[in-house]
Amino acid sequence: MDGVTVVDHVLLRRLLSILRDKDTPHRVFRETMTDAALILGYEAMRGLRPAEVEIETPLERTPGVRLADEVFVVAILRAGLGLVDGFLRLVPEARVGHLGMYRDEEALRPVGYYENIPSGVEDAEVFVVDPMLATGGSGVQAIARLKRAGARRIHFVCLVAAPEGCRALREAHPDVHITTAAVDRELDETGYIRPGLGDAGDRIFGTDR
Ligand SMILES: O=P(O)(O)OC[C@H]1O[C@H](OP(=O)(O)OP(=O)(O)O)[C@H](O)[C@@H]1O
Ligand SMILES: O=c1cc[nH]c(=O)[nH]1
Ligand SMILES: [Mg+2]
Repeated sequence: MDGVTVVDHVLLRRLLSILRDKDTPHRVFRETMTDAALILGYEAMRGLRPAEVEIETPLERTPGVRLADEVFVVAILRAGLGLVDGFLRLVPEARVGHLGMYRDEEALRPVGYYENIPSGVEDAEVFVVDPMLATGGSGVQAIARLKRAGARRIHFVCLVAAPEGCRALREAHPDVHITTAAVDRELDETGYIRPGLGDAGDRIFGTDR
């Protein structure tokens, strides 16, 4: 689909298989999510602009690069927190924003409950992270909130997407590229992605007992 990158790498497919496995305990799930975020972040940040700098090796001066733009990572709570550490390993100086949002279980509509977006978002490269893109409601609303706050260069990164969610997000925000490890078969009648990996937030935080 236009505007959607499905990252094709055997190491990411291996990690996703661990995450899909219902017997993976939450400690391993959390660590594996961080490893997957490293690969997703590596791909999603490919287009960041370099700024040329001169550096000095122990032997001579040579051209080098730094990042031209500030990077913001914005986690959709709770499950988005599972991807933050991986992104911060790639760009340790990134600023981190939080958007609290849960899906109303009946209507499957997102309900916002918290917002903390660091200032300077207008000029930043903003990576919205949430492992699951199901109906797309949460992602669409999160991006709208960021745009209201002034963000202009926004990327959406998830682990598993439903075709419906990709379509909804691209329709509402055609300027936002989606990077994901997989686009799964479908959404079921309760709004879960099939085959999916279950409720990502519950599995990261061990609240699925
Ligand atoms: O595309 P959508 O249909 O909006 O569904 C996706 C959302 O659902 C999950 O969050 P959830 O509501 O379970 O909150 P949690 O992260 O606190 O568990 C997930 O982490 C996304 O934010
Ligand atoms: O399959 C799904 C759908 C929404 N949220 C999840 O955590 N999992
Ligand atoms: Mg959840």
